[in-house]
Amino acid sequence: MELYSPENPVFWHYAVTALLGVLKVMGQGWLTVRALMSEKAGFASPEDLRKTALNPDPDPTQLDPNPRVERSRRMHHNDLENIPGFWVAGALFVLAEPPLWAALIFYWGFVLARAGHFWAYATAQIHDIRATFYTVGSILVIGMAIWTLVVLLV
Ligand SMILES: N[C@@H](CCC(=O)N[C@@H](CS)C(=O)NCC(=O)O)C(=O)O
Repeated sequence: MELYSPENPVFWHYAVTALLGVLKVMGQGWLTVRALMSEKAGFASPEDLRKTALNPDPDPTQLDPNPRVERSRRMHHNDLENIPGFWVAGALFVLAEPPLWAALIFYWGFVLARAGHFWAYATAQIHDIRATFYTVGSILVIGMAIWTLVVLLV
């Protein structure tokens, strides 16, 4: 069986969870756009104050930071610090030919951890809750990287 084929259940689960990560990263950008459009504030660049169909009534205060927009940007930034590592480590983990149960824990555990991180950040839960979800996701990515390195090097 080809390792990188949908017939390999490990790769199948990687593909599905990696694509969920793509949707999360892309979707978070759109959540920022939605916040910008509904708040009409938090714009990033001076040219965003030019009068256009999307901003018919520009106002200099629109360049002031807006808490909702900034939160969405921080969430997007955090995704970009974590999800690309999952894409790379998760894809190479297939080479380690892990048992399916392990792949399920690493792949779906990461998805659940990032979903929890999204919920905790979006609803302004206390720091330690958000940090717990972050830590679980991060450890799973680090775990896949170490597991794969050991298989490749030892
Ligand atoms: N760049 C992150 C690195 C550490 C991290 O990702 N921490 C998690 C748990 S506290 C987090 O949600 N950080 C908030 C953020 O990145 O906006 C930071 O400065 O906080």
